[in-house]
Amino acid sequence: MVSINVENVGLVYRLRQKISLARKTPAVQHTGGRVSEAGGRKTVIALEDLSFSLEAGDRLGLVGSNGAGKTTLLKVLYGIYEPTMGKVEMKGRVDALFNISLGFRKEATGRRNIVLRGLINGWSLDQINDRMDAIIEFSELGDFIDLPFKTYSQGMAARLAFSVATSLEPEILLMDEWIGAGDARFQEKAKRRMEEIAEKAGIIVLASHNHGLLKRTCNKILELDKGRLKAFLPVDSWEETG
Ligand SMILES: Nc1ncnc2c1ncn2[C@@H]1O[C@H](COP(=O)(O)OP(=O)(O)OP(=O)(O)O)[C@@H](O)[C@H]1O
Repeated sequence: MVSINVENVGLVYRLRQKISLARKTPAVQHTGGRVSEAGGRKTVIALEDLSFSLEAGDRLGLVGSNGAGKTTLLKVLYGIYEPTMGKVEMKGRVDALFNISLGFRKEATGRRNIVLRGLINGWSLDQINDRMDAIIEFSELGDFIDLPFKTYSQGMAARLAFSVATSLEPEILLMDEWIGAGDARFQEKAKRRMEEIAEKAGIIVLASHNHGLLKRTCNKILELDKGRLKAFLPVDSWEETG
């Protein structure tokens, strides 16, 4: 059974430079984690004592101001960073969409990029060809599918990235803000596809500043404030207070 369990997780970025923090910044800090200095080294506490769990069917919206720790948390869940403290248990096949153009060849066509992404994900050429038409249809890129990726607008790139990633039948899908790059109609389609993934006993975690998108797409909200958990609640309760 697919699940995510995060227990007392902390993540500290240790910087190489030795910079003095002797002078206090006068302005009130609304963004970022907490900067501190230990042994002459600067560190940023990006996540602190974070605990929550998700089960099959959950679509979690991650919110918080700039630098609150959303991307860091996604990277910890994906296994890019080991938590400095606590533990993360992920049960299920994890796919991530952090950056639209990540893994796409700029000079290759959309169609060729679908093949390359499929191969990277371990599909056979037959499996890729079987899914090709459905992926292209979902992306609605039409004739652009045979033009180089570099000719795509941000939203078009987002459409292709989303169509491919969600066709990989992920059990856990981690996504950063960029999904908002799609237009309203595509977002509606994307929402339905995310519901389908969640209905097939999957989990989706989506970080965004677009509260409308999260309210339409998610069933739970986790709010971070300077790396700490501020709220973890059903989206309906957040709609009342958020
Ligand atoms: N590679 C890094 N080295 C040092 N500090 C980092 C690094 N990446 C992020 N941080 C710091 O960690 C904290 C959390 O950053 P993160 O990118 O997770 O925030 P976020 O909530 O995704 O922000 P945004 O909404 O602006 O995308 C910030 O204080 C940021 O400065």
